[in-house]
Amino acid sequence: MVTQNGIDHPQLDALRTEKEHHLHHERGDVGGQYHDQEDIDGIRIGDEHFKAAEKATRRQEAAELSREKDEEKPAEPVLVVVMGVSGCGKSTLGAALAHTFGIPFVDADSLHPKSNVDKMSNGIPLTDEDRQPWLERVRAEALRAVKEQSESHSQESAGRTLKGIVVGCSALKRSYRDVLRGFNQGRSAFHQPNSEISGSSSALPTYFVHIRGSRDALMKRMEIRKGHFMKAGMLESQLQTLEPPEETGEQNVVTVDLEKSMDEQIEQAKEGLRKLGLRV
Ligand SMILES: Nc1ncnc2c1ncn2[C@@H]1O[C@H](COP(=O)(O)OP(=O)(O)O)[C@@H](O)[C@H]1O
Ligand SMILES: O=C(O)[C@H](O)[C@@H](O)[C@H](O)[C@H](O)COP(=O)(O)O
Repeated sequence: MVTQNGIDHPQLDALRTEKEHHLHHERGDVGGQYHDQEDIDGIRIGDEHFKAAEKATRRQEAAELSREKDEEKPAEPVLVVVMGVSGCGKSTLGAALAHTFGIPFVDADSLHPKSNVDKMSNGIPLTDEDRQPWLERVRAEALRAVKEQSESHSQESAGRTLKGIVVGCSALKRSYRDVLRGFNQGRSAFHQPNSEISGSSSALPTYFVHIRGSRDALMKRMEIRKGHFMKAGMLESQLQTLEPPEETGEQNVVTVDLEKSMDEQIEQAKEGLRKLGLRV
């Protein structure tokens, strides 16, 4: 093995061997003992191909070093929002993902003020004004839960691959998602959506897992579900309000198929989140 500054260089080793064979061959010396050290030194200094290989090896080493450093860094907490219209499976998949990641799950339904629940129970769709304080509360609750987690479970959470919280929330419009991302704080996000910001607030980076399916499949789900305040008749208004995040150019969005089994949905979500750089 060729070493440089005490470090093994398998790529260099292979290239030198290949180069030596080439020289031996040119000199009719194939298979014989190779003694001409000056030639080898000459190759090291002068051969562009060889220099490029050395550079590539050094780059590879630097990349490996930086990857190792990244892996040592404690993962920062994230907010994963499982979103979609009523009945798409947010509570089911959200709870399952949280369980898989070993982090808490909060169902945004439980954070609606009574007035919103009363409205929806009576078949009246919510307005932007109804939703704004609710969405702000969801974001605030996520921040509170993550802060509490980091203060009280620092040891317990140290070995987890993902830190943070999963929230199930319809998050139908882009402007609603911006509230969940922590954008536009202190002013109405609904009337001033910030189209230039498509990432996530650095305080708690936010990712969306959108459960997407056909109107028919959604209607079947809502009809099966018993005892929920949101009745199937509300699906139409939900679909009309929905701005699919896949169609708005937003970042940090993963799509999951509504008609897949829960295990398949978990895999789809994990694969998508991994592609976005999360360690799940
Ligand atoms: N992957 C799935 N496959 C089959 N049924 C599902 C799946 N996910 C959820 N469901 C069912 O669909 C209905 C709605 O799911 P739920 O999680 O309550 O949706 P949401 O929270 O979006 O309103 C429930 O009866 C639930 O058991
Ligand atoms: O923004 C809204 O109109 C509501 O949040 C709605 O989208 C949500 O779906 C209800 O809270 C019902 O709860 P389920 O989504 O669990 O049916």
